[in-house]
Amino acid sequence: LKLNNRARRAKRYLPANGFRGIWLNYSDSVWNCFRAKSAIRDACFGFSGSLFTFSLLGQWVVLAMEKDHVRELCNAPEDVLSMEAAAEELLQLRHTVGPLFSDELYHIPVIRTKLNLNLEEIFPPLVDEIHAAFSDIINTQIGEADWASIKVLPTFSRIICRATNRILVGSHLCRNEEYCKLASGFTNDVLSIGPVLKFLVPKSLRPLVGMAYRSLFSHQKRMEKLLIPLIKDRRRLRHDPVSDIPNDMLSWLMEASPLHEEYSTESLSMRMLNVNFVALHTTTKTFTHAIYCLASQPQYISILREEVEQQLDSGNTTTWTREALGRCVKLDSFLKETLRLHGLGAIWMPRLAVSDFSFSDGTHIPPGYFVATAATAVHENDALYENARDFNGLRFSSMRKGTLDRPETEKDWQYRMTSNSESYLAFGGGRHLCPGRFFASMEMKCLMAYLVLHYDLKTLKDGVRPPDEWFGPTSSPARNARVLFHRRQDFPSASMD
Ligand code: HEM
Repeated sequence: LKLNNRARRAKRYLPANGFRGIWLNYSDSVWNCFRAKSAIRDACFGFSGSLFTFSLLGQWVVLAMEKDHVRELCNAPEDVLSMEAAAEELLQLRHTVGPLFSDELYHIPVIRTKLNLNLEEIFPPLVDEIHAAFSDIINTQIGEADWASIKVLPTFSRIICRATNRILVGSHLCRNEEYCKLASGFTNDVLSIGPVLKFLVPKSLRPLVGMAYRSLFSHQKRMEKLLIPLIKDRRRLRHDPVSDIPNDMLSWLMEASPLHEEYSTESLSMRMLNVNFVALHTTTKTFTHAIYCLASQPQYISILREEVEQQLDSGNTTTWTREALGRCVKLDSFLKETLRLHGLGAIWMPRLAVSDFSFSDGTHIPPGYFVATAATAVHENDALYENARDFNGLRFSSMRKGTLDRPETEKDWQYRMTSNSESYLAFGGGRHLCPGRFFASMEMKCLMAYLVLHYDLKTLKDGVRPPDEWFGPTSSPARNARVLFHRRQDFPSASMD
């Protein structure tokens, strides 16, 4: 009945995709889970870009794809269209991780300021860790084989966890197996239990089930135990004027505490879980997609390799610089195109209306409604991109042509991976625009540069890309797919490891 009432309310305001009537509507909302991407795209074009309601497992979402609607959604104040309330409702974080997870958000300004201001300084340790991780994780799998078949997602999940955490907690902990399992497993645990709690457990029982879940997995306690020695050491160093405090996320988080106060170890460990939560699965999924694109279209390997060889010393990663990597515009373009066609899902930037909101065309959104962008429909819109559904790894670098001598021009910024607009939503937009995108872009470009210099790749069936997997409106690169890796024998440092 609740669903039918909502359907009626939605119908009154906006066009709705699918059937009317309670049972047909419910079956439609279940059916939409199995074909969310195409159903949303069809609806977007069917309603000619106007706002419409879409139902998914009994949940009504108002979807936007037209530029003005997307901009207004992005810029709506948090106390009207709330990202935090939407995340809380969809993932049930208060129950699964505890209130501290979402209540204290001081890691966001730390990412915006400290991480972004230190990109130059953290570049050498990042490259160093990528080099070590490839050697430990990829080369050991290849061994003496000519071509070795490697499961991409779990392998790069380990590499990216290590590389990212080198910058979060330093070289000792980022190589600790227990720490890495916790940091990368945490996101999967939270993302899989949230919807179970939301859809299968009655509201009154959620606190109880959440408590049982928390004590079973005890993510925060385990993180705290691993971080305590480091935190104690950093506290000691803070009071020692002659010693160097490591330049990493843990130190920045500790420095962010108010004057004369210190965040508790519980608070710091929760922040570290949160940073891993936002950083790891997004980068891992994107990079795995990029590998599938590269291995299935190997013509790009030589194009990217040639560019990287021109800009970076292929034999010695210690000479690499962030500035030289920035000149690899084809690399940037290839990754940006990957994000355009293989993002995190069909519906992005969900917001929960916590008070009345009106779009400038007069469409009224009452409290309790979810509003989001139909991101894949935007990214696959032929009106915005030529042959929008085709992968063109050099799409954006060719748009940057002519601006490379004057890299600060607006045109040059516009086509970089880290730029955003109403037609490119990979990193969100407005007040919640991803603050970690500069780091993510730098990390993925380093990984890709290292990869094309040291290895050849191909898919098991020539030219066939492992298909994306869809779970309702969210997507993932094929989780069990393998790609063939070959170490380039003519390349000295690949065989030296
Ligand atoms: C390829 C990698 C990444 C992708 C595709 C990505 C995507 C996004 C998107 C779409 C949002 C906006 C969500 C919304 O508006 O609802 C977001 C927010 C955020 N991202 Fe990323 N992200 C990536 C990597 C990272 C990394 C590496 C970090 C941290 C180092 C990070 C930190 C954050 C944070 C803290 C927010 C929330 C910002 C806020 O609420 O103001 N992200 N990200």
